[in-house]
Amino acid sequence: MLELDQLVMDFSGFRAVNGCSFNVEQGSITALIGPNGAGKTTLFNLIAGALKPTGGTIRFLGEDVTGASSDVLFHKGLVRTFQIPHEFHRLTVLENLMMVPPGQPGENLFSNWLSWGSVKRHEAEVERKAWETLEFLELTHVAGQRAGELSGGQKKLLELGRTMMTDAKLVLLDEPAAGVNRTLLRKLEEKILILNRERGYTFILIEHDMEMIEKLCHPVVCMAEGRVLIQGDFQTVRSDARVLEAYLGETAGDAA
Ligand SMILES: Nc1ncnc2c1ncn2[C@@H]1O[C@H](COP(=O)(O)OP(=O)(O)OP(=O)(O)O)[C@@H](O)[C@H]1O
Repeated sequence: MLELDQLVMDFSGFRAVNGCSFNVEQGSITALIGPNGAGKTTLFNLIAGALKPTGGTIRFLGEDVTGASSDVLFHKGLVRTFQIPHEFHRLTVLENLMMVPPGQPGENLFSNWLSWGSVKRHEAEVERKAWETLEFLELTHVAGQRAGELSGGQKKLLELGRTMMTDAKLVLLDEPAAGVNRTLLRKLEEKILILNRERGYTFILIEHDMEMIEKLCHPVVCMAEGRVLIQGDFQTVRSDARVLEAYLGETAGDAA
């Protein structure tokens, strides 16, 4: 589904991503792990179109999308969750879902805006979909609450919900477990799994929570110093000496 080939990203002389290559299979949940400064966020920015790579290529669904903007990628079904924008904090949870840009991936953005009747139909469809999303995420009880008043975990669920409003194919999740209490974390994991298994979403997660990674992710890709160190199943990656060294700054023998 996604093919990264020798990606490079330089920031005024500093090479943050240094020849990264790996593939993401359709239907997988891939974890991107690595110590601080490994280049994970920069790689996400490249995949999501927020940065243009200095070198290398990105192919999505067989098409070369290297350097394509996040807007173009969004309409192809490649979506990254972002924190709810500050100015959306005063809007209700339902409104936050309904504010997701109109147009589904692959659709003509303006096809729904030809007549007043179609505008109303479109609005009704968006609202129906927003309620369906709230039900799926078990957030109907906070539909009328301001987004800024939600708990950290509820905000993460809402971010996932905003992604669901787009019928995304490949979703990039940036540290979904960060700041989420254990109970909501279980719910978030369960929803990600359902979206993956039953609705066909493919995910890439940057995550530090090893429990979540073990439960959800295959494969696990570990980066260090801008490169892919190793990829494979959770157990293989976790017990690899190079990974321990990268995280601990010492050899596996020293760490034991
Ligand atoms: N815009 C930028 N300008 C200059 N250097 C940058 C820029 N963005 C990232 N870097 C550098 O690139 C390296 C990789 O950063 P990146 O944020 O991608 O790492 P990360 O793996 O996501 O780390 P963390 O887990 O701490 O978030 C770091 O050394 C960082 O300082």
